[in-house]
Amino acid sequence: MIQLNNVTKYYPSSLGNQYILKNISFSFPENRNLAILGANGAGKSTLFRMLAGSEYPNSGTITSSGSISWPVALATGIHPQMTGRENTRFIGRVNGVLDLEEYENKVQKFTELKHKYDLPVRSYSSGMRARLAFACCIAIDFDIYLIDEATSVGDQRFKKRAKQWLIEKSYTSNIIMVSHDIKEVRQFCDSAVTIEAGQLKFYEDLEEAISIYRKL
Ligand SMILES: Nc1ncnc2c1ncn2[C@@H]1O[C@H](COP(=O)(O)OP(=O)(O)OP(=O)(O)O)[C@@H](O)[C@H]1O
Repeated sequence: MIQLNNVTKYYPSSLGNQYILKNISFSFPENRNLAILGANGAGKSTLFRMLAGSEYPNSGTITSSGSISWPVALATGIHPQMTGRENTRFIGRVNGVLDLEEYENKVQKFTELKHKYDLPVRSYSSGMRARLAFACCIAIDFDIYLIDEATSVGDQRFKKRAKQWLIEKSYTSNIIMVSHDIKEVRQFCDSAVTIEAGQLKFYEDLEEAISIYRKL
């Protein structure tokens, strides 16, 4: 379970501190595939970055009893001088993967890089790089997958496969998703958390949350 404990998050600006969350305590319910919904500028991406650990609250803490992926489409952290295989092995080690050989093979298969898997990433196209980063993420069994750009990875064919893999993951693990694409949200999520005026609210019924979101 992800727990926000007295979390305050703001960005300083010439207009004064712009608060996203002010002293919020909130439990993300377990065993749900959650959409984070809210109007433009409500703070969805900021909340998402805090869940991913790439940004910190100004005060308070965020804890989780399960493992959380990095955002599945995030391609930073791939080293250009290393091969696809070497990058995979490194990411596997950092994330405590026990059977590195099995993990490497899985990633190679997912990416369809074939022999290029053993070439330095600097020689890859941006789509190939994105496929590698995506495969490195979903080949690890996380408890929760963070999805913000599910359909942005690689070419049309890979996008379709990536989506299918993520839908399959949503049956065995859980996902937290930020997207304005309601069709996509419906494909992945069963419940939602709305963010509005610095408050978080859980909706068990996704459709109820969507109708609130549309009014925001
Ligand atoms: N790095 C930053 N520095 C300053 N202000 C920021 C920063 N990132 C976000 N903000 C501000 O914080 C608020 C929330 O931004 P955020 O991107 O989290 O909203 P969002 O709900 O994801 O919006 P959208 O639906 O438009 O993507 C906005 O007012 C934005 O201008």
